[in-house]
Amino acid sequence: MAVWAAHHASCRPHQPSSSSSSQRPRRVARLLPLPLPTRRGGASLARPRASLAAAAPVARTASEEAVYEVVLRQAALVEGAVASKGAAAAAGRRRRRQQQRPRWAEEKEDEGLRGWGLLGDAYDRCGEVCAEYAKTFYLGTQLMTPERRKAVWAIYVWCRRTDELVDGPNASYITPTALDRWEKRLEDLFEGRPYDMYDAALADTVPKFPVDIQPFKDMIEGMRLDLWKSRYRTFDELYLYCYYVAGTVGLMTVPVMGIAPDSKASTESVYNAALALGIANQLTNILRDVGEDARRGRIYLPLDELAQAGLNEDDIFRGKVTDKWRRFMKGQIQRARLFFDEAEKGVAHLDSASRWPVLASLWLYRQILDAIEANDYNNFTKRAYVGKAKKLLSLPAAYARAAVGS
Ligand SMILES: CC(C)=CCC/C(C)=C/CC/C(C)=C/CC/C(C)=C/[C@@H]1[C@@H](COP(=O)(O)OP(=O)(O)O)[C@]1(C)CC/C=C(\C)CC/C=C(\C)CCC=C(C)C
Ligand SMILES: [Mn+2]
Repeated sequence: MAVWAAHHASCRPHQPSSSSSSQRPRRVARLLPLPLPTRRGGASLARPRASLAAAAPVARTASEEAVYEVVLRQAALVEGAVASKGAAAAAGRRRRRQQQRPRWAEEKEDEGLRGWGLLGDAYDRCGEVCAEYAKTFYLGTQLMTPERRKAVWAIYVWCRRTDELVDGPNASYITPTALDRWEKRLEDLFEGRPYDMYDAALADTVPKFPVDIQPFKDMIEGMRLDLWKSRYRTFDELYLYCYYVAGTVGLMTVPVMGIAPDSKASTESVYNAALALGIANQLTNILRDVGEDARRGRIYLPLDELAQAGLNEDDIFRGKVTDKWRRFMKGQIQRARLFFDEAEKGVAHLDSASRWPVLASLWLYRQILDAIEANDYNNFTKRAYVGKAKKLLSLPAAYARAAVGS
């Protein structure tokens, strides 16, 4: 796709995210979403434990621990922004004054009207991309305030472009160096130096909300993984991948979507729910695309769990639906649903205008799991999809539920 082309900028050594956690001792792998404790008061969105394995230990795994640290940092940012909105705004103004003023920003000020001129065009283009690639989601954003709507579009487009680097038509030319350049470009836009108009929209968005660069960097890290890793030995490894490519989206968008002012939930528990939605979506993607991924030589399934089910890589490449496969898939679907359940509890705590699009997308995505079941677990040659009628029914239902509030 032409619009995603042209990446430039100088090379930069990659800085691993969550480095502090890498020194921690590894804990016993756990298979289920773990509700996070509340650290700063407020109610947690904890749910009763259900178990896939008979005796699931409760400690967080190494990956969960690493991701949890990012969640805490993001939550602290939001809390800081609420506590000292005035101070943060002043600091932002100071920071922007110190930076070289880009042309698009000057034009914006000259016109004196936000949303007009080059920047307005940039956001419009982001909206168009969103409308083309994520119709239902685009519809949902129409309920949000114009500022939030535009910000979510800008984030969406950056995510889409990032994924396109490794999955799009130019994917075979993408090297770790190209991803380093993309990361440098991200740093530049966070510092107010956008490279193109899509970047300009995001560069305009990030100082307006407590959005942090870390989840964006982590998504690039996920794309780096896709360049060399095509097997996942355990769920812990897969969980980290899912965080990188999808959980990050929740962390990027909550600061924009906003938490309901009357919500009693702690900030980090809302972030945890957002993270769970990303993980649930990605696990669902993976379960839907088993055959497609296998044809590209990829297996995004925990190999140890496959072995426990009496299956191996060859069974995936052969693509025969057997009872062993059905049993294995039932367990995987059950786990994905637990992540959706965890996420759903958080939706009520989002700002009221943001609930509908999130809930609608959650319900629509979750139905892909039902479709895999309806296909008798043949995700090798049959693509699970949610029909138009079901989609249309979900929208008003989600609207009604979202309106109930927290
Ligand atoms: C409290 C609470 C529940 C808050 C909600 C927080 C929230 C809005 C979370 C969003 C979760 C979400 C939509 C995650 C995206 C997961 C996803 C599908 C990731 C895909 C990655 C790569 O997968 P793969 O290559 O295997 O798949 P494809 O074959 O390419 O599909 C992604 C494609 C990464 C790129 C992600 C996007 C383009 C989606 C970005 C979406 C947004 C910024 C908007 C999210 C907002 C709403 C309302 C859903
Ligand atoms: Mn993709």
